[in-house]
Amino acid sequence: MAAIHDQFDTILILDFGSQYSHLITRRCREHNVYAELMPCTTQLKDLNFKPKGIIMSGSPYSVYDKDSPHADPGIYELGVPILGICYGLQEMAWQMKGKVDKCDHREYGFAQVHMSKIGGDNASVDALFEGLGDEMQVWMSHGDQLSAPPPDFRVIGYTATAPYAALAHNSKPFYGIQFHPEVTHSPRGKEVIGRFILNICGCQAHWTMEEFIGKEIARIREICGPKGRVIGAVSGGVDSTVAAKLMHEAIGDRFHAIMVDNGVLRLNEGKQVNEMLNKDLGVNLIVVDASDLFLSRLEGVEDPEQKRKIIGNTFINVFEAEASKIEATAKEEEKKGAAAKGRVEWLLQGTLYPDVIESISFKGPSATIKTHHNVGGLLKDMKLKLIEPLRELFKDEVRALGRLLKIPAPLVQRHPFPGPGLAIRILGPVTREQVSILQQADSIYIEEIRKAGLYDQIAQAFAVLLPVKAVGVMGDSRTYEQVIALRAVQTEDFMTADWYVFPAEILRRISSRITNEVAGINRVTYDISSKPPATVEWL
Ligand SMILES: Nc1ncnc2c1ncn2[C@@H]1O[C@H](COP(=O)(O)OP(=O)(O)OP(=O)(O)O)[C@@H](O)[C@H]1O
Ligand SMILES: O=c1[nH]c(=O)c2[nH+]cn([C@@H]3O[C@H](COP(=O)(O)O)[C@@H](O)[C@H]3O)c2[nH]1
Ligand SMILES: NC(=O)CC[C@H](N)C(=O)O
Ligand SMILES: [Mg+2]
Repeated sequence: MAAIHDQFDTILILDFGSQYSHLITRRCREHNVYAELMPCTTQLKDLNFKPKGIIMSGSPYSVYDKDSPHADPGIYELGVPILGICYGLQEMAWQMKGKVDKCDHREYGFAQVHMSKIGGDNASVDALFEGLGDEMQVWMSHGDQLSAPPPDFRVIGYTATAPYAALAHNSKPFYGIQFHPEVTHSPRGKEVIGRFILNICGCQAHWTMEEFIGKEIARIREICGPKGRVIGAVSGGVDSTVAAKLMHEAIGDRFHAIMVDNGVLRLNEGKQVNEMLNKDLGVNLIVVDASDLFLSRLEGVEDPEQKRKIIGNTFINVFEAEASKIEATAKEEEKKGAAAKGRVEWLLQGTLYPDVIESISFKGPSATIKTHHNVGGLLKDMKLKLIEPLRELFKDEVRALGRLLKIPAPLVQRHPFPGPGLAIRILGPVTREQVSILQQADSIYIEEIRKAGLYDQIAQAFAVLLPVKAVGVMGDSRTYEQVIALRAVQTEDFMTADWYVFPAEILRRISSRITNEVAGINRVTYDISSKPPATVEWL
């Protein structure tokens, strides 16, 4: 079976734990070159492909510390170009007998790199900086630096405080830079990465979603064989819809999509998703109404983690039952003389690259802030094998893929909606009444955002129902009712987020519609917390 590395030139990024490691991957992909992040402790013997080039990331460690991470020295014998960034440079220098020490002045922020010209003023700058002029602004974040370069390296860039800000080997394609080209604060950094992967490594810029679709469809067909069937949980969210459409293109009706109505979906969501997938996209979708089961298990539960756990587990139960039903129906049909159908062998998951990145850290998992409900839990009990066509993609790549698969724009641009749904937006116990109040308020909020043409400027917007009551006055009478909080955020990757600044007029209209139209609400507030210290969802 053709692996992704056989189909696309691949840059291997060794992650030494920098908070910017994934950005290096992104910058490569923006040049249409496939790049993959792996832990810095990856041993060459365990690598099942040969990269066209290697980039070593930054790191919170210092190379000279006793327990600092180091790359397999075999990489220097692979015969491919290597670029070290910050710690990556220090690591390369350290492994090749240069000297790295704590610097007198740690450098954090902007710096000006001067590109050295070897052989006088008329000589050209190094290939890594070709066409970038004599100097450029970059962003630095380091407390160590080289005090002596390793033998056989020349200086190709320096700053006022770092005499060895950029190095190149005299005869091999090894490079190191002290600054961070992957962050947007280095305005020409993306070009530096481009010089390395395109000119120095000679990668072909083939990584486009157009290329990916054809290759991935062929790969799915090969994996599933002529008869194998696949089931998949589909929510109407971007990831699962794109994955479902791709499966449908690959194997048609042998793919069965299942949407679970867990009783905490948004207003009319089950109906809408059903129509969209069945009618608009031609995908074979079953909507299973399990709302009674979910709501009965959630009864009286206030604890956020408890809610997530109950919903995650119940998803699994419902899903397993549906998988058996599909098999049983096929058996019945066969008894009546229908052609034998293949087994349901595969489970489709909409895993994205950020989920994969989070789980590859060599430092072990970070603190659990909240347990995102996880369909991956299915694995333990089910004999189904996993199929994850989006595993290598970032969200914006998934959206581009969706557009190419002719999934309607409003669906591709849809804000994410968490699996545990409104249960984590109702701050107290979940009841049908509370769900109904929140559904109405949320629907008005989103409708007004769309009317104002702001939906696509906001990464995620939703309403939250608070378990407190406040006093109000309506029609000269006293009211004592619940409070709705509105949330809207802008973010690149949902790891950090900022609250969205609405025009006051829009907030006024939303507030007035919610208090007028939703019985049980007499007050609306707007959440002005960023992440961190808050999170996007309230629970
Ligand atoms: N109501 C549901 N019915 C069936 N599967 C669901 C449901 N809600 C979530 N899932 C499954 O859980 C997975 C993870 O949910 P998640 O919200 O992260 O992704 P998504 O809904 O596909 O996309 P988005 O992030 O845009 O909402 C989905 O891809 C889907 O497989
Ligand atoms: O599928 C999901 N299952 C979950 O349990 C879950 N919890 C949070 N989210 C979504 O993740 C993003 C970041 O949210 P937080 O800042 O609240 O962690 C936001 O987009 C949230 O909506 C979830 N998605
Ligand atoms: N950003 C980095 O890679 C920093 C590397 C090393 N920890 C230093 O302080 O110099
Ligand atoms: Mg979702």
